[in-house]
Amino acid sequence: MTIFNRKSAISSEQKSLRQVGDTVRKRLSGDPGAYRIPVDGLEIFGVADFFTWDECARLIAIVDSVARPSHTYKGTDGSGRTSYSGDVDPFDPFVLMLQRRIDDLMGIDPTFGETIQGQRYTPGQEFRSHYDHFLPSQPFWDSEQKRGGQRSWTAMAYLNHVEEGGITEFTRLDLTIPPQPGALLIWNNMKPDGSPNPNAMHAGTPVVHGTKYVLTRWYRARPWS
Ligand SMILES: O=C(O)CCC(=O)C(=O)O
Ligand SMILES: [Fe+2]
Repeated sequence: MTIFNRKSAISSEQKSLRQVGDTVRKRLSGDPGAYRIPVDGLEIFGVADFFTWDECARLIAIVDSVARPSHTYKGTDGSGRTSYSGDVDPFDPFVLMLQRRIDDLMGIDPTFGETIQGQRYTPGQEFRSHYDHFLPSQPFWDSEQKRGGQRSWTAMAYLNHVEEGGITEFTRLDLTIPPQPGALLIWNNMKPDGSPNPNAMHAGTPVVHGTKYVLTRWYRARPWS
């Protein structure tokens, strides 16, 4: 019985992840501002100048005000991420305005999105190779099932120029993306069929010179709480 329930829960979630995948793919493919990065085995898009210089400057100040030493995920593994991070205030009208812009670009119901997280890396800091999506072997898998389930798409904005290092690297693909101020990078952590995509593994390589600021919005299979 337990096995049956678990199986059926997973397959309905996969269906929902497939639908979210279809919606966003259709939406971005029809948007002349969204560029599909030509790489096999991962759905990934870039939008240049998604945020203005002024918006980036304001967002950097916001990240500075919320950034604390990162835990990879609720403190379960402190080894992966050495940057400082924090949730931005989801009720701040400026943040809400930008969040609506991201949600509208994606075409995902805003309730599926987690609170936007800001992140700051100084020299030597990095986010080692990881998945944004969850694995059934992780201790928080069951509790996350009740909070919107699996993560689908990631939308990540670069807020500034980094003098050296701090590139985003998709470690299983020959794909590296250097920070570009105001640009939004969007990828599907699932395959088009709604199952986890191993090719979505990525890292933020160590910053060598300068400081790197990013914002991340993760979306779920169902409304997040
Ligand atoms: O900083 C980066 O380039 C990657 C950040 C990241 O992987 C994340 O926020 O999930
Ligand atoms: Fe990530």
